[in-house]
Formats: sequence, C-alpha cells, structure tokens
Amino acid sequence: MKVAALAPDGLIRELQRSFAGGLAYAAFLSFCVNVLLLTVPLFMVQVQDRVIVSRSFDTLTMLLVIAFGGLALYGVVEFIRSLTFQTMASLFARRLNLPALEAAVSSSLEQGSAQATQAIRDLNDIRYFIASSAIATPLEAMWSPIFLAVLFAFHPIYGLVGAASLLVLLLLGVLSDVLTRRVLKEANEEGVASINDVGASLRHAETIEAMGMLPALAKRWRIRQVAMIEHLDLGTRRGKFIAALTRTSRMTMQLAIYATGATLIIKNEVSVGTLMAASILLGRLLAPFDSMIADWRQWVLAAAAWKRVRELLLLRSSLRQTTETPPTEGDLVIDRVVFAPSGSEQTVIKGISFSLAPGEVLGIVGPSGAGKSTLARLLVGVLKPNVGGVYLDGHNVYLWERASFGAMVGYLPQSVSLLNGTIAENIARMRTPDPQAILEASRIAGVHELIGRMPLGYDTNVNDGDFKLSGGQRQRIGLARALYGLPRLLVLDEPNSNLDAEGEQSLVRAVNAARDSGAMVVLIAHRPSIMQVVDKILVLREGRIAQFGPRSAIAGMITPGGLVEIEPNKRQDQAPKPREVTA
Ligand SMILES: Nc1ncnc2c1ncn2[C@@H]1O[C@H](COP(=O)(O)OP(=O)(O)OP(=O)(O)O)[C@@H](O)[C@H]1O
Repeated sequence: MKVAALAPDGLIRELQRSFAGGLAYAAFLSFCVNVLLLTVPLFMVQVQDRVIVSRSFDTLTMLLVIAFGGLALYGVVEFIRSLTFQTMASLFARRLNLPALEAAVSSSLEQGSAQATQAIRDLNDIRYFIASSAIATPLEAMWSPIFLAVLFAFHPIYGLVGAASLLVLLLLGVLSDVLTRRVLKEANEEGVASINDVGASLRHAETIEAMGMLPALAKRWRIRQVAMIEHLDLGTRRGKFIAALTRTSRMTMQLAIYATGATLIIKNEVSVGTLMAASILLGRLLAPFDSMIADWRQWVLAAAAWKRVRELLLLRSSLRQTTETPPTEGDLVIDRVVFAPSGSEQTVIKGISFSLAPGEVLGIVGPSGAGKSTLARLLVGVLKPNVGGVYLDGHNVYLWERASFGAMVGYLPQSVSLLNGTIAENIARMRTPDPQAILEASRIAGVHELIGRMPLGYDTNVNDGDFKLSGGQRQRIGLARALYGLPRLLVLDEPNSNLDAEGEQSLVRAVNAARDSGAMVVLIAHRPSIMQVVDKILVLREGRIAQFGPRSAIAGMITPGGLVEIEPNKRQDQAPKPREVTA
C-alpha cells in the first residue's frame, strides 16, 4: 500500500513553512546585497576626500582593490539570491501542480471546467511572480534603513532629508494601494470571468457557427469586456498618476539632497566627497519603495491568483482517501442513496437501495430526467451521496483513492469524450500503453478491425485536424477504454445511443464477455433492444425505484419507445432490502 501526498491544508501549511524559510534566507542575502551596495558611495567619498587630497596612487589602488572585491561579492550574492527565488518558484510549482490538477478535475465536476483551468493558469502566474524581481523589493526595503543610517552618519541633515523623502514615498505607496488595489482586482476578476466564458463557448464552436450564435455571444462577451476595460483603465490611469507623482518627487528629493550637501559644504560641515555619495545613497534608499509602487499591480494580481488556488485546493480538503486500496472481487451495494446537486432545490435520487453480485448484468431504464445518469455517476464515485452510500466489497466508492478505484472500474459516460492523444493512449486511459491489454480491450469491445481501418491504426490521433471520428466510432473506442484492464465494475451510460446494428452486436458480445469474466455490469439504455443481455432490470422514475427484478419479470413492461409503464403503487416497495455493509 502506498500512502499518497499530504491533504491540501497540510500541503498549504508545509508550503508556507518552506516559503517562509526561503524568504528568511533571501532576506539575509538582501541584507548582504544592501551592505555591499555601499561599496560605490563609500569608494567615492574616499577617492574625493583622501586620494585627491593626498594625490596618492597607492591609496587609490588599495581602494580600487577593496571596491572590486566588494562588487564581485555583490555579484555573487545577487546571483545566489535570484537562484533562491528561482528554487522557491520551482518548488511551488512542483508541489502544487498535481494537487491543483486533482482539485481542478474535482471542482470541474461541480462548477464546470472554466474555473478549473483558471487555477492552472493562476499557478503559472504565481510561479513567474515568485521568480521575478518584484518579490525581492520588500526584502530590500526592509534593509534600506542601512542607507539611512549612513546618511545620518555623514550628517544628521542628510539623514533628515533621507527620512523625509522615505516618508513621502511611503505615503505615495499607501495612496497607490488605496487608489488601485480594488479596481485592479475587479478588472482581474472580470477578465478571468470573460476568458472563462469564451473558453467554455469555444468548446461548442460547431453549434455557434451552424446557428449563427456568434453576434449574440459577442454581445454578452463585450459587456464583460467593457466592465473589465473600464476598471483596468481607471486602475491604470490612477497607477500612471501615482507613477508620475513618484518620479517628480524622486527628482525633487535628488535636488533637495544636492542642495543640502552644497549648503553643508559651504558651511564646512561635511566633506565634498559626501555630496555625490549622499545622492547615490538616497537613490538606494528609495529604489525598493519606488519599485514596490511600480510593481504593485503584480502584487495585487499574484495575491488574487493565490487566493483562487488556495480556495480550490481547500475545497477538496479531506474529501477523498489518499491511501491506495487493493483490488477487490466483492459485490456492489447501493445503500439508501439520496442525492441532491449542490445549490439545487431538487432531489434527483430519492433513497435508492439495491445490490449486484459479481457476474451480474443490471439494466437501468426509465424516462428522460429520471436520474439514470446521476445514478451512474454515483456508482462510479464521481458524485457524493447526501445520504447513504455506494459500496464495492464494503468500501465506499466515493471516498476510494481514485487511481486504485479507477483500475477496477470501467465507465462510459453518456457523452463520450476522448482525450487529446492517440487511440491507443485513450484506450490505455492515457497511461503508458500496454499493447497486450489494448488489444484485449479492443477485441472484447469489437473495435479492433474498426481501428485497423483508421489512417494510422492505433496511433491515429483522435483530435487530428484532417481526421474526425464519428459519434459511433467514439462511443465504441470509449467502450474499449472502459474495458481496458478487465474492470470488476462496468458502468455504461447509453452505450448504444450512436451505434448501428453491427456496433450493437459488438456491445452485446462485450457485455457477455465482461459477465463471463466475473465483472458486474450496469447498463443504462433508452433503446430496449440492448436489454436482451441483462440479468436484472431496474426501472427508475423521478429518482425512485419503480421496479427491480429479473429481466423475465420486468421486460414486458418496457414499451418499444423505451418508456416504462408502471403503476404508482408498484414503486420502491419492490426494491430489495439493502445488505449489511461495512464502512
Ligand atoms: N448538477 C446538477 N445540477 C442540477 N440538476 C441536475 C444536476 N445533475 C442532474 N440534474 C437533474 O437531475 C435530473 C436527472 O438527470 P439525469 O441526467 O440523471 O437524467 P437521466 O435519467 O439520465 O435522463 P436522460 O435519459 O435524458 O439522460 C434532471 O432533472 C437534471 O436536470
């Protein structure tokens, strides 16, 4: 048994801890950088006050050697510091990529895929931000009082001008935050929603094009875009105003320190050498605050991105087991399952209980909207019941660690989606293809010959621009994917909806083969023709079991149209009592 990674809240705490450690190290390096940055101004003071006065080449040489040493060391420390940020960024991406992808898949089941893909984009943005120079500026600002101290050491008036300049920049920083943070955040949220909207629509490009829906969609999109652009314009205008004010203030401060230096030199209170040095020191003192104002937008966006990633990760916190469970041969028990989609008033599944033994095939029929597909999703642990549970050999299928559960389950959803890759990769569920197992699944699904007729056989890419699989072909390849690895539980949601007579015959053979191998098969179908293969039939109506029993007893009630005529008083009571289950 392999225990998987930390639960999301533990992972976030661990990341924050190692991030804090990385920041502390970078802060120490920033201190060294700031001290080493004193090299040039101190060199200038010494040259003007000692070398020029004494006219000594020896002193100049000695000062040059020391200064070169200081600058070389500065280069090394600066390099190590940027590597530290780079390492922190990579660590962040490595630790969060997989949990974020898992969380994205889970959340897209409930909230659609747009939000989930946004979280992946957010992760990338945060990684770039951590590796960028923007993250270093607060650490530099933390140590900039070193420069202030040296200014005070030159002369208290230099120090006071420096302190006043710093205060003005801090006030400008606060003003920048007040004026831009909210609008930039709103612009970002509108932008994200707008991109998600377009992304979701593009998946239905065919429908949009065929029915001329583009102008209507563009109108909706433009409303979002206008809101985003308005916020962005306002935020950018305000940001540019603060930037102009900052630049003007910075130049005024340089003038002030020069004028102060000149006055102090005239009064013989400082040496000439301090004039240039004080100007450089003031520049170093203010530079990180200046950058922070300029980079503020990046900080706001990175904070918003982290908030989204964190929320997504925590959403899934402690919902599933992370310990792999070994394969099982036991039966399937559905125990008093009730399900209502989150945020919906409607209860879709209203207390369903039945069980299935290995080697049994169950057909589920019922009118549209009865809850058949929802029941299928509950059986494969995609949805979480509000009450009751689904148990495979006594283990709750929803809580089951997904990889080990998936190895025992084959699922063919109503709308078959093949993933980007070759047919072989799709049948092998995107794992490293095992040719023997692929061949076996294809033969059982009856698609081996069909695949052989495709441009590159098993290597044909399902999303190739020049080649398009038909609905029936997709459904049959989806069946082979469900059969890959000979699963113990096979759930097929309307597997014959796109099939011709030949395809349906292959399906019947596949279901029989699965039964013969001891698998439990759940078959949902509108078309009654496929029901010849099942052992038991469950009739679902309005989320309740209307009938459940052997095919011979129920089949007569299924009309050619696939609907089931059931008298209301025959509902639910005929369902078998739920079996004892172990949690
Ligand atoms: N995530 C959800 N949010 C809100 N309602 C939902 C959700 N999932 C299912 N429903 C509702 O549950 C009911 C049953 O849906 P389901 O897809 O299970 O029906 P079905 O029996 O498979 O229908 P069909 O035969 O047409 O495929 C429908 O009324 C549907 O609107």
